[in-house]
Amino acid sequence: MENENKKEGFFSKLVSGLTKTRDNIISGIDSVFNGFSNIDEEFYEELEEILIMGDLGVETTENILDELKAKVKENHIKEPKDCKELLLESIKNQMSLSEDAYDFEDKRTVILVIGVNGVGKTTTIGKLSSQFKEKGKKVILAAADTFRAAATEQLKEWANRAGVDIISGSEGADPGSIVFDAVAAAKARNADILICDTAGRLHNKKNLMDELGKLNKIINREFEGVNRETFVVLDATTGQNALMQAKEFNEVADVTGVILTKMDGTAKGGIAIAIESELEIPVKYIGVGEGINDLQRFDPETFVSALFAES
Ligand SMILES: Nc1nc2c(ncn2[C@@H]2O[C@H](COP(=O)(O)OP(=O)(O)OP(=O)(O)O)[C@@H](O)[C@H]2O)c(=O)[nH]1
Repeated sequence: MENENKKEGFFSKLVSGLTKTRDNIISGIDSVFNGFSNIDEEFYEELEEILIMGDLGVETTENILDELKAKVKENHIKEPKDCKELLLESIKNQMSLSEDAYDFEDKRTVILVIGVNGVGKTTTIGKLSSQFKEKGKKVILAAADTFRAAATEQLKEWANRAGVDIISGSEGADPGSIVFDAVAAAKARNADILICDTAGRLHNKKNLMDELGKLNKIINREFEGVNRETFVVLDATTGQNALMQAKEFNEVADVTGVILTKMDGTAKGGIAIAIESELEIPVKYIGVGEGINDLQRFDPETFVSALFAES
């Protein structure tokens, strides 16, 4: 029962968080379905425009419509209302999360978190720590974003709130030495998950590569055999810009997952579909608010259902 309630609360939170995205995409789709009595080129063109405007991106939209057209033909469908389900199917099919996307949660893992300023990196690390802790994991944070003065203080507050340990240094300290200390602490305290906040930003790809290279080297040397993840945090409200950032980060780092923040209150939530489809990087979590519990696992099926849910 409690689980059911939790599940329901989780879904309604997602539905309400996606209100603007839904208004942006779904009301447009509905008006196309209501405005056309035949499936013709113009019908597809209108759909195309709505999906692109909904931040799904040109490539993803083309894939969706190609699949839809093929299914319409195959099933001899003539009326728009009979192909709406097929459209939802095609959208879902653009996203696929591998079965093992969350296996790392049950392994001894080091997570590097990268992302440009202000996307919600620190908040997300706080939320993740709290979730892992609730699942009974021992979590340690490494405050290796020593570049920005307040970053360590902010992360300490989140560590406090989540009730997890944090390893930090003074402002301007070498991030490598903090990660080194954090790995030693993780081993000594038998931690399950070590999350490293990094200053991994994009203004200079070479610098970013060098920085990540150094941290990776330390972790690989000091923490042999540990499972590794690199998450890019992106701000969903920036739409196509978030997609660009994901592409660029993916060029310089071995990105294993995307976390999309601020999905609540944005009309650009369709970007989650574009990231999965175009880059084939799994969106692993989405942020749906500023609170510690406002982070959800991203499930394409649930996402599309929430997007099309009656509210
Ligand atoms: N509405 C909403 N706000 C969020 C979410 N995630 C983060 N924020 C807010 O975004 C703002 C920036 O978050 P931070 O965590 O400070 O961002 P950051 O990327 O760590 O910033 P730097 O440390 O400057 O790089 C804060 O006001 C957060 O409360 C979310 O999922 N939804």
